Amino acid sequence: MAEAVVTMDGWCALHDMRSFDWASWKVASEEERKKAVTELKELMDKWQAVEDAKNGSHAVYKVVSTKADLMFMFFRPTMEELEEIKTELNKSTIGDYLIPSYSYVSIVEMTKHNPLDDGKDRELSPQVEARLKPILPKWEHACFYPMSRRRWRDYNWFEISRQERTRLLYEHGMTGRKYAGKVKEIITGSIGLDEFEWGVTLFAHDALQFKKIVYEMRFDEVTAKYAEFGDFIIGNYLPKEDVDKYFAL
Ligand code: VOV
Repeated sequence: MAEAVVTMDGWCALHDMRSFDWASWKVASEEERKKAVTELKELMDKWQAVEDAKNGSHAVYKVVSTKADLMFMFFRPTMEELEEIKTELNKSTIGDYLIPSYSYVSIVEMTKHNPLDDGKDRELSPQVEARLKPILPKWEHACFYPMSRRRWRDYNWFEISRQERTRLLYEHGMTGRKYAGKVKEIITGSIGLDEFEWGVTLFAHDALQFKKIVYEMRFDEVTAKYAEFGDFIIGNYLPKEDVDKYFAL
């Protein structure tokens, strides 16, 4: 039997994709629309106050495809807080127009396995802690997708040795490091929480870099042999200052 991975776990994450009911929005009164936008901006202020106190993080992205219109990302210490944020958004006036289209629940994860595999496990340090409780970079573009490792007869990730997994992830990390400053990644684990095994959240200043990194990684042994992917969602950053413009008719 292969040795199980031991993880260090951080904030809980909710990726909440919503389609916007533009048809209803267009026939809503100006007063109603004003109220809805004001309330959303107030919620964004509230989320920002939590982030400023380093008790969580959030970001809102405008989705490019028609899979959704908006992608809300919330990171919080507990699942209770995530559920409360979702319900508060639903109860707000804008919530009447936000139709759930997809969502993903996961927890920020790092393995204890040292990539150098020198026998010493990674310990909880301020650097590790910062990665487990990430403040989302408000970069121009975000890309989210879930993925799993294969459990095929000849390519079963959960059957190979710890040394082999470490070797493969080390190689993966080396490819990732080439994109330092261009792509920032947050890996969240979702085994037992959602349909796939990990959520991959990437940020970039130039969306082309998502294509470049994912393409290059397809040739890494760990991806070529063991990766399965879900749907990709690409978004453009929506800061609070641009909320009025986004909802204006
Ligand atoms: C900026 C790019 C970047 C960098 C630097 C990077 C580095 C690393 C390191 C060092 C480690 C090991 C973590 C640990 O805790 O030991 C990981 C882990 C992981 N990654 Fe990654 N990844 C990147 C980027 C990156 C991308 C683009 C993808 C998706 C494409 C692909 O083809 O997979 C990905 C996936 C993952 C996954 C699913 C895991 C968990 C794997 C598991 O099976 O456990 N990742 N990743």
